[in-house]
Amino acid sequence: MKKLAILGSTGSIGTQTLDVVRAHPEAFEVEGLAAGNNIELFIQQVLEFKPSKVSVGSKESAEKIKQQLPAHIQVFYGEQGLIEIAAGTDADTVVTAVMGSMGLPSTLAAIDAGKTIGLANKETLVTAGHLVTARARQKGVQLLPIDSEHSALFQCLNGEPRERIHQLTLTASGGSFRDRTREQLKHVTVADALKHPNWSMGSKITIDSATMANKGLEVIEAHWLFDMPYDQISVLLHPESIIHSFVEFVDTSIIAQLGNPDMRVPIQYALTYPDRQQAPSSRLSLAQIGQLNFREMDYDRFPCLSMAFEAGRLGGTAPTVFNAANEIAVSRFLNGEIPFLLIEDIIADALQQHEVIANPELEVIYATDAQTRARASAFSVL
Ligand SMILES: NC(=O)C1=CN([C@@H]2O[C@H](COP(=O)(O)OP(=O)(O)OC[C@H]3O[C@@H](n4cnc5c(N)ncnc54)[C@H](OP(=O)(O)O)[C@@H]3O)[C@@H](O)[C@H]2O)C=CC1
Ligand SMILES: CC(=O)[C@@H](O)[C@H](O)COP(=O)(O)O
Ligand SMILES: [Mn+2]
Repeated sequence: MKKLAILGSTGSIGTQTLDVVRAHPEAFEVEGLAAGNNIELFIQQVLEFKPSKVSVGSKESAEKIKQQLPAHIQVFYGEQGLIEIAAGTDADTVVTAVMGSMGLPSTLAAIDAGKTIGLANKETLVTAGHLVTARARQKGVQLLPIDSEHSALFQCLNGEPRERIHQLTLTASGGSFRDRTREQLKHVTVADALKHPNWSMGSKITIDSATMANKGLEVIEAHWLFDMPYDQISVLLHPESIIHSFVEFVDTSIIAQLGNPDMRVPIQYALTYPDRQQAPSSRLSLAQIGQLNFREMDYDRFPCLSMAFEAGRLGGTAPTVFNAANEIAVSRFLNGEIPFLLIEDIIADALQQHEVIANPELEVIYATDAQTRARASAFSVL
């Protein structure tokens, strides 16, 4: 029986993780759950999965749910609550499915407590990849990818040593605005941006897919997860999201991982690794799909991807800045404060003004994150 803690259980990844648990009641036990503000769904989850500890976003929400839960369930809240669920239960595996670099302290706490990490929260690895991976190595903790492309690469690599690898290629759907010109992008709405062609996901990552910042974050995520230099990581536009990513080896062989776009498959693989089990998902029929398409990536059309490569190559605090500026810009777009194309301007401005600090300690990461957020929040075209 595997014991789990899930950070962000009410979100897209969190609810699909619980679908996987439901499909295998004999294999998993839920020890801890953490969410933000969706109290109604959270209470249902707690009553169904019976964790011993839970956490919510605020003190008020904690008081509210205490009244509706059995007294033996311990209720926490806020950042400390998230850390308690990450590190203070009997779970052996922690699924990190909160959104954004706010997941960094709890991810580090889980690693320090020796938990295996099912890593969905890519922003933590972008913000502080050198610290997260170094601590995981030190503690002998595995970082098992949940992100579909990285799960694919992990499966294709299958433990092959670096010297046999020529290139990792991440596939990109192109997001909601794949076929629009930059001129057309000037007037797109939030509702349009939230219509991803293939995946149903949380709103922040759906906007990231539309700007291609998601693929940028994923390039940096791949750099840290697989210890690969940036010139051996590439991106290919693949509108169908059936090939989730592939590895080209030095002998020219390419191994790819395919499947319907269904996050329950990579989530389950991270939870059962190295085993494989029947998944609660439909089988892929290539005959039905008929054809798969590919296009060269257009870096002028998607400048967020170029900026992510640049930030990754610069290293140090540059990816922290890329991520923090993007988080604020996306949140401002979702709130209707700024037009879509200003997202990339906010990131460009943050990167341009930043003096990169090499090999930053955790406190420097937190300070850079906070400074960048302040600048990105104040950015205006007027
Ligand atoms: N969705 C997907 O298919 C994929 C997602 N990812 C990554 O996984 C992560 C999660 O994405 P996704 O599931 O789409 O995001 P969602 O927005 O759907 O979910 C975010 C979760 O975090 C919770 N949360 C928010 N604030 C807090 C807080 N202060 N304390 C505790 N929990 C909080 C939310 O709770 P509540 O709703 O209750 O407020 C919710 O459960 C992101 O890093 C994303 O990039 C990676 C690959 C695919
Ligand atoms: C499901 C998943 O892993 C997302 O990160 C997805 O990859 C988004 O798709 P695109 O960024 O390719 O549009
Ligand atoms: Mn992905």
